[in-house]
Amino acid sequence: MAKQALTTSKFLASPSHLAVVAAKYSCGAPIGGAEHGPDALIDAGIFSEIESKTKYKCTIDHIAQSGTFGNTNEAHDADPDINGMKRPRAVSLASKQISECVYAHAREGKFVMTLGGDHSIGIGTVTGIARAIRERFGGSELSVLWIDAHADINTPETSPSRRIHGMPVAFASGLAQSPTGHSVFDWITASHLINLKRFVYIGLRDVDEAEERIIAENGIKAYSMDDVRRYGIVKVMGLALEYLGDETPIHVSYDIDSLDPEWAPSTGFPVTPGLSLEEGIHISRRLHATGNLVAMDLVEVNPLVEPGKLGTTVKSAGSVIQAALGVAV
Ligand SMILES: NC(=[NH2+])NCCC[C@H](N)C(=O)O
Repeated sequence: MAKQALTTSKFLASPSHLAVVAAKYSCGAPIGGAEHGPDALIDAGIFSEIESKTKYKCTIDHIAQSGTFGNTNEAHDADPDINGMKRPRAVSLASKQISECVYAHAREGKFVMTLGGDHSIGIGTVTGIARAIRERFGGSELSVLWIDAHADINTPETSPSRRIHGMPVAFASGLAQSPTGHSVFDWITASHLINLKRFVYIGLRDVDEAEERIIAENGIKAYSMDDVRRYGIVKVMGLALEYLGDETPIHVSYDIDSLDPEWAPSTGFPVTPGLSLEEGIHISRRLHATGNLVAMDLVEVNPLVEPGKLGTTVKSAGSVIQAALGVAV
């Protein structure tokens, strides 16, 4: 059978090279399990299927924490709270490792697909891709689409849970900074930051009060689940892409909990009612069709939650991943 051709990519120098990064971390979340998400996706054969159906060549980097700060969420003597933040050193180190790994691939113009992990890994992915895009395109900024039930834009001061998986957008945009007197997150520099004017949310339905305020104060474009029901996903995607414009590299950070729990039950923080699988796939297809997509995260698959329904969750994740790469699903 002839291999499926790929859509022309405007911003990738090596568009058939798919750099998969297995980010096996859960230290940003209050429960463990998401560190096993990447292996569940890889073992299900998603990437071998992509290689057999298309011209993509995949490489896989496995990265996980070891040593002092560990990857489990039990209280950890070496990693006491800072400004109330839980596991600050572990998450800072994890996101720095991820940032450097995705940067190295994106610098060479490859498509980077990072598998989480809890959503705190987004600090690493978005900063690494933003830095590579600035370097490759004379200071140009990255656009980010954040597909999620949650806004993940709490700062250490506003977070009700104090967990960093609820803060990645704040750290990647500079709204949250390295706490004075501590070295955590001090590796994030201006070259890593994203511009919240080039950022769109889709699927929101569980947003904290302080997050509502942050979104309004910063004029962030956000399409909630109510908006998706009111206008339809086709219209919402049209508006989101029109807002970002045609000539911009796009990173999509896709939390599997954006989908309704019917389609993605194995995740730590499911919220009904969410996107149907068809809507989730539509988002991916539209992004692929722009030719502007340079990176994707697929996070928060947790094999320890509803293990009997892990197959459904992994299948949904595989579909949104493949659709974003232009593979027929
Ligand atoms: N990546 C996630 N599942 N985030 C959930 C965040 C929940 C809540 N907003 C918090 O800050 O803790």
